[in-house]
Amino acid sequence: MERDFWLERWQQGRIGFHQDRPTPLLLEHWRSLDVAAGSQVFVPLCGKSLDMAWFASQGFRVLGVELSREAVEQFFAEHGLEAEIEDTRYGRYHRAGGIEIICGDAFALDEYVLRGCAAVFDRAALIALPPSLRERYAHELYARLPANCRGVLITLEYPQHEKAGPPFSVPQPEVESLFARHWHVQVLARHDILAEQPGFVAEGVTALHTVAYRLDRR
Ligand SMILES: C[S@@+](CC[C@H](N)C(=O)[O-])C[C@H]1O[C@@H](n2cnc3c(N)ncnc32)[C@H](O)[C@@H]1O
Repeated sequence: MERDFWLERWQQGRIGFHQDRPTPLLLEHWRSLDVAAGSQVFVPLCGKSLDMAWFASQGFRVLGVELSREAVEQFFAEHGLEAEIEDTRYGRYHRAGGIEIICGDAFALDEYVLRGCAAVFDRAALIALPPSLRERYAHELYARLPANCRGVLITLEYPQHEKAGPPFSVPQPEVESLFARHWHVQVLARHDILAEQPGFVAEGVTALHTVAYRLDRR
């Protein structure tokens, strides 16, 4: 069900979540994590996010995972990159210019394929998932990231009864309970963004915040 929902959105070009620039909170906070240049950054549920191109431009390697073939192909085409392709047990691997994207299901990734990830960046990924999948995502996928991994997680918070997700509201207590077992969680920033999101206002949402967290693997 979930899978078909996303594949259809990409097929129909309904990708309002896609940003035409790197995420401002990423640019603001990444440096504070002190991730060594050359490290590999995991970008789960990556779409064709320009954050991946930004990481590459800063000297990081990227490992993305994305269900939609359209998204992956558009990413490489829009950056003028010709990807080497290999079929693996995780899905179809695309590699070019320091960026690797697996076209497959994030939940099928294991410790082995994630072993080189020193960092993780999560924007519109956790909050794209309904509650039951969020539990699996944090307790299974994030738990497979290696020791010393650190990252930035960006969420939205709004009264969930005012609008159906995705994106879902994932309040701070939920983030803390999802990640506490394997990660140290620290709020980096919280901003009121209702005025910048007329689409939410039009749907009747009365309060909207974005929150950036720093995550450190325990
Ligand atoms: C809201 S979009 C965000 C994309 C990207 N993070 C961004 O900031 O533009 C969520 C993405 O997750 C992908 N997705 C959903 N479930 C997935 C799964 N189980 N494995 C891999 N990708 C998935 C969808 O196809 C979609 O592109």
